Amino acid sequence: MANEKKGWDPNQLRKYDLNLEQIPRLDYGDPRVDELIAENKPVVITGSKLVKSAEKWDIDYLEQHMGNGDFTVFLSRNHKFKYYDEKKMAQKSQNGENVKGVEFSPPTKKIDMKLPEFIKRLREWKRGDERLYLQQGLNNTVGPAIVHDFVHFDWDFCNSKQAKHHWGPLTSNLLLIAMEGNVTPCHYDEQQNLFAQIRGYKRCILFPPDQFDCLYPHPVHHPHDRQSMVDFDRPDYNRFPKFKEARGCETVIGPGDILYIPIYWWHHIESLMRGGYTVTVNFWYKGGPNTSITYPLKAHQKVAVMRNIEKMLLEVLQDPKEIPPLLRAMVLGRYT
Ligand SMILES: O=C(O)C(=O)C[C@H](CCCc1ccccc1)C(=O)O
Ligand SMILES: [Zn+2]
Repeated sequence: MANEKKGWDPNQLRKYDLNLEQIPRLDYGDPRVDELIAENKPVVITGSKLVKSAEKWDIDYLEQHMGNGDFTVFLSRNHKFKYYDEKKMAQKSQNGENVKGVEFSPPTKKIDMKLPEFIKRLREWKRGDERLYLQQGLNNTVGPAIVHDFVHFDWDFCNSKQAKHHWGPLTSNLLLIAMEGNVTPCHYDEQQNLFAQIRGYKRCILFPPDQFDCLYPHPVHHPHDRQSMVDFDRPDYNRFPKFKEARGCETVIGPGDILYIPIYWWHHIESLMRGGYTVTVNFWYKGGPNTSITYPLKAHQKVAVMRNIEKMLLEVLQDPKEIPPLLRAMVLGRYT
């Protein structure tokens, strides 16, 4: 009985060497929802109508109503779609030539694709083919019916969360259409996120910001800034020994579920294997105004401090290679 109700089976989850608690699932009317959001803790909010107007967004409907604009689609030769910042790819030194040693080969290809072509390739996909992941900001160029559905999201619900928890402005809604089995590897964003699942099931693994030292983010100036260097499929415990100590939480969300992903919380997202394609819309909000700083600093504030130090060091040293020796000279034997 449980499986029929649940809509998925544990054998659809990828296996990782992690011990994970469950993220609480609470009805949208439960007062504990706002208690957890106020503490910047994740919670799955069930029963809301936030994206009810989009519950019919299957690929046939989207093909009909998504207009004929171009959509951003990522292609990957494996199941992972590790995000990279294009602006950080060509690290130019003062006189403009490529800074040596910062050779970076993007793990995915980004292309513009019409929706019918994306859907055709989704339908015809065979093992061994490149995987696709559509990731497109929703704007007024999508078809009128989609705009109509978008306008009929339950904006009171998310506006009230934004106001009650003093979040900044809504910056974007990302439409995500993933193939079954696609993975977005572990990373953090500097935005509050209401992650609204529309079709299919996604497994979300989250870690609090204080696990920074177990998840080994790339350097801030690296294109993979904010992404963990640890390959969850094959963790390299010699390079990343503290990954063994990582303590996270997880959930599987389905149609109508909203996962609150707190700002700076690490998250790994996978579309269940053999679960068909998934459709998600996220709601990214800027973090609220930094209220008066109180001590001791919170973990996410220390992450912001470390980011600022890395940015300042690159600014003054210019060559990224000079940063490690300077930090070692400063800390080893002195602060250890
Ligand atoms: O909503 C979120 O924050 C997610 O991570 C959702 C994730 C795709 C996000 C891709 C991405 C990652 C970093 C910067 C810009 C875009 C998924 O659902 O696969
Ligand atoms: Zn994210």
